[in-house]
Amino acid sequence: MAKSLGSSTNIIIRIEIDKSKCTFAQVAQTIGESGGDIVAIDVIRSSGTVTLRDLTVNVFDGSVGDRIVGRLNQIEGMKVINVSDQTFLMHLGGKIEMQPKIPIRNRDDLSRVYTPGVARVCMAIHEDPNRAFTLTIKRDTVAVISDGTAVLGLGNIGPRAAMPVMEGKAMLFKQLAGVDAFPICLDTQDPDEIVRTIVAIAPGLGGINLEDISAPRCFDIERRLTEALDIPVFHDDQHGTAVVLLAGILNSLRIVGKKLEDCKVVLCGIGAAGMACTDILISAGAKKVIGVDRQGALVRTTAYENEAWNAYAAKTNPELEEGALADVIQGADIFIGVSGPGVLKRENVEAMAKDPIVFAMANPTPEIDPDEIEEIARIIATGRSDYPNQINNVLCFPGLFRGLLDCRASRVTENMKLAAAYAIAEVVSEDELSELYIIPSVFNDKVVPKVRDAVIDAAYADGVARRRDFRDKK
Ligand SMILES: NC(=O)C1=CN([C@@H]2O[C@H](COP(=O)(O)OP(=O)(O)OC[C@H]3O[C@@H](n4cnc5c(N)ncnc54)[C@H](O)[C@@H]3O)[C@@H](O)[C@H]2O)C=CC1
Ligand SMILES: CC(=O)C(=O)O
Ligand SMILES: [Mg+2]
Repeated sequence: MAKSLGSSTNIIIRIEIDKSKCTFAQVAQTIGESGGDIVAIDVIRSSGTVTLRDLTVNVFDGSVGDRIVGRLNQIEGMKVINVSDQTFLMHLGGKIEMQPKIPIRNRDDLSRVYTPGVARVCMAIHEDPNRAFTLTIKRDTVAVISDGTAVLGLGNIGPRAAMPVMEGKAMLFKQLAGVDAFPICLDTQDPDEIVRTIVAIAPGLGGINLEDISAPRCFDIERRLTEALDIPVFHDDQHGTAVVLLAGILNSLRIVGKKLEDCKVVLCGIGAAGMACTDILISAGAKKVIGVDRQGALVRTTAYENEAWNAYAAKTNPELEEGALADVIQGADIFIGVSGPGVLKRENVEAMAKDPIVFAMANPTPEIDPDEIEEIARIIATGRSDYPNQINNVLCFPGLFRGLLDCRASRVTENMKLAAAYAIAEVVSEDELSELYIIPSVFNDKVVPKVRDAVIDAAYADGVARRRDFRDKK
């Protein structure tokens, strides 16, 4: 049976059983029949007549948990005392905190880290602003900034609801690349105000990672910030996604023995991620990309209200194919989804060319359930960690920013993105490459250093690195 594409999680159900009225076997059977898997049992207390147990139960979405609890409460002699969800428990009080690097043990320390000693350091930076990179957190710090308008595939859920994603990105920055990241959610959706606010907080930062800001506003916001600031600005949903996508496509093509320039690529969802994925594919040699959004394929013979779509249509769909996804996917070699759940049907994949490559990357629910097309698609990738081939921008942003910070780059260049994509693809060796392993895992410790080094080389080649070249000393 195909597994549900909700978000799998463990819940802990504390139950009290009156042993004279019901058995644990009844409880286990009820949980199994309701769609839960018991993965652990802890006996908290047991007396002659009553036992108190914590059951850790894996469920594929919250509704299964509700069903289990409802049915358990119907068993005579059984009482559900409490239910907790491990995912929610991991979020209690937020997921990150700020820690000093050195303790303040005495007056002497105090007078150095704070006033009066700190004043000399302030003046040193005042006289030479570049020293902010060595004497403040600027060297290792970025901000992950969202306005909450396009959070994963959940839409415009606002700045408070966006915060858990931004905290998650901050954790990944630190754990994978030693980059400190402030998660910042702005209570404005006005591009002018967003730009003004970010420019105003930039002095203490070494880079800006824009996240989950909807298209087409994100294009203008990123461009204006790049012009205004002397630190790199990177919209992760555009370029991080594009970099990892290209890495996955390059390795998939090695398996099916096709060349990108010969492939028909159909890309669904022409928003932030879709635009950038198309651009990087074209930079890497793709000649025939067709973009599809809600109203069908984008063609240059139509005038769109969205200016970004007019520019998009001008550089794609060379044969002016029109119609819905089902029409234009005929004979396609590659499908890329950065749209929403359920957009792709099994029959669409059946209509693709031999050895279909399907990247259904919408989060948290992809464009098609991979189980539905397991036997007909040659290669399947999603954005999720519970299927093989996770195409997620987390493979890019930690190493990319580590490289940008280490060479004090002033901006992100096109060459950096291509170099990062090739670096990620190369982590998978010829021996390892297979339909189920086209992209390295997030936990593969070769990814961050390879991406970092590739970005640094590109930064020096493009003349945007401001630190004296240190590469020979590595
Ligand atoms: N796996 C990964 O690393 C990443 C995945 N994504 C996913 O890609 C999706 C889009 O993200 P963004 O580009 O940031 O959002 P966005 O809001 O900028 O763009 C989404 C586009 O998809 C279109 N769309 C939505 N439903 C559609 C449908 N049923 N048919 C055709 N077009 C449809 C929208 O009209 C819009 O143009 C989200 O689900 C997001 O989670 C985004 C970034 C990274
Ligand atoms: C992965 C990511 O950034 C997104 O789905 O928006
Ligand atoms: Mg995102």
